[in-house]
Amino acid sequence: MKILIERDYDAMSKRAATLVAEQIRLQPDLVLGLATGSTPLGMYRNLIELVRRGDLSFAAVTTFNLDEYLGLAPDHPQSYRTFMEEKLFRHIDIIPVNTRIPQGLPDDIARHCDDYERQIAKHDGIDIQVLGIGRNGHIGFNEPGEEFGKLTHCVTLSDSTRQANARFFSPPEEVPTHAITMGLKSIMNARRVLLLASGADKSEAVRRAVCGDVTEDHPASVLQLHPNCVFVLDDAAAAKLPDEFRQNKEMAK
Ligand SMILES: N[C@@H]1[C@@H](O)[C@H](O)[C@@H](COP(=O)(O)O)O[C@@H]1O
Repeated sequence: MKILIERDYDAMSKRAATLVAEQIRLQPDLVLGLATGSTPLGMYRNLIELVRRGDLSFAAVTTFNLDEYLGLAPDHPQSYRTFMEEKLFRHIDIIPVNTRIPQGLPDDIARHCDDYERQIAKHDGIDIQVLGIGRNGHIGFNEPGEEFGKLTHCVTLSDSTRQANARFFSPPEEVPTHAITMGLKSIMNARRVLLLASGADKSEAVRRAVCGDVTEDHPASVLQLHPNCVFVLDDAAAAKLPDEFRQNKEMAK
């Protein structure tokens, strides 16, 4: 695991965008796993700016998003499809059909989950998976207690996750109760994982992910077992890491 610590959210976002952009330049047909939430927004803004300046192209990139709320149509204002269109896709030169997100209203949920994994496999897997982290250690929508061995599947959202996301819904009770998410195994199958975290309220989740026990009670802790995982943090999110993890250098674990 590699830990990169930047002074604040903007610097963290820029660093993460640089890592992704460098890889796309090396491998223009990169398969990129994407996340929603507020954390990656700064990285998306930086990527958009690179495209706008002609320094980066997504023309051959394929993306797979981690998750989608069940019960929301793609054009629902709070769907993750809408989020991704507004925050990234419509501002870059990606080919729309190359942007994949689980469906919120699939005919057959189990079949759709299997199809999603098949699509990923057809693209020879995900090269870089971008992740945020929930305060309870969730990644994607894999809540505490999720089995490490699962691929894309349907989940029940925890109360804390629903509350954290309630700010986007009006009335807040409209936060969906279920979602489709890539599983922890799907995430671990990615060749490289880039986890972004910012702010003091993520510092405990980050600490447990980096140096706590590897346990299904803290889903992000599974990343300790990933052979190529980078945490890009700001100072506040890194604040609870012991000194040996806070040196902005590669760490062998
Ligand atoms: N499904 C998303 C996660 O992918 C995201 O990592 C998490 C944290 O969001 P934020 O970055 O806004 O703190 O929120 C949601 O639950």
